[in-house]
Amino acid sequence: MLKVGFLGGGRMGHAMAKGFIAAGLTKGEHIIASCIPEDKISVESFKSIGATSTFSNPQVVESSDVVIIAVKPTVVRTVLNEAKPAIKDRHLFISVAMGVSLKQIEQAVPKGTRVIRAMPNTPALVRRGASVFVCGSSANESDAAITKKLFESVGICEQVPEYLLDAVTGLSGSGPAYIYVLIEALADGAVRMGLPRDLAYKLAAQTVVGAGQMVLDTKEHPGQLKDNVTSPAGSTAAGLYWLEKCGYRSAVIGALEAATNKCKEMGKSIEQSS
Ligand SMILES: NC(=O)C1=CN([C@@H]2O[C@H](COP(=O)(O)OP(=O)(O)OC[C@H]3O[C@@H](n4cnc5c(N)ncnc54)[C@H](OP(=O)(O)O)[C@@H]3O)[C@@H](O)[C@H]2O)C=CC1
Ligand SMILES: O=C(O)[C@@H]1CCC=N1
Repeated sequence: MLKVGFLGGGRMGHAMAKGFIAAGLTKGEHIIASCIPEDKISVESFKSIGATSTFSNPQVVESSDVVIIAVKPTVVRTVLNEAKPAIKDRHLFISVAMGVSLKQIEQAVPKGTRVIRAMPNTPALVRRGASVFVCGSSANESDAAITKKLFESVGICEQVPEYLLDAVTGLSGSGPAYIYVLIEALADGAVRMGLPRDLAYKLAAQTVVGAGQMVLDTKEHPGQLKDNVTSPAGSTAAGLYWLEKCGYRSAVIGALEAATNKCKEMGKSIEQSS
């Protein structure tokens, strides 16, 4: 079974670990994550899935074949410096850190280390993730295949060129947060109109799931699917008019631009501090 280590056992690391176990790709006993000792939530989250947590980044590398870099972008270099003496030829490194380029990661590990940069999202926890990845200069076809297998076990996964990574981060990496705000707002509106809150969350969440599944399964244009819901002089047209009046589309488009730009800024600031 695959031995997977997480440098950084936070929220994204835990979501992937739990998803990989649920998919049967590995078991808790083959997973190890590094956590800050005071970070009891992270330690407990890995314990709850039968995995080991440690305070030592080199120990994570020593115990694993695939090492997932899941610390915040600003600590990637520090963590790799600590882990470097433990890196051997067998290791495949997969970084999920926002904005950190393949070049920046490859500079921090021994020459020839096989590195992949990926962008997953937290719904990997329930195996409904959306991920992309790009291979580094030493990664081979078998590394790409392992990465695809890992991420496809917890959702969909596409191989893309690296220049798309920041925009992907703005879309599917950050996207769950935009959708949670939408679900909250839908429920708040429904409660305002008299629905009990539990029912409102349930209906709002299932509506998001159902609409997304319609786009994936029917392959129809989202505009056509929208038209199919919108009866002449009906309630949906009234709701859509209000959304457009409040700048719904431009708010979403602007959010993607802001998130993408933040990734680019992060990459630049890491470059400048090296
Ligand atoms: N959350 C998400 O939806 C997504 C996140 N990502 C990427 O995943 C990475 C992690 O994000 P996320 O899980 O949200 O962040 P978290 O802060 O939840 O996780 C990072 C973890 O690393 C720990 N950590 C900090 N310093 C060290 C260290 N020196 N050695 C070992 N562990 C350390 C943190 O501990 P402490 O909290 O005590 O500092 C924390 O538990 C980021 O690079 C992010 O860009 C990518 C896609 C989606
Ligand atoms: O907010 C962040 O920086 C990370 C990257 C994508 C999702 N969460």
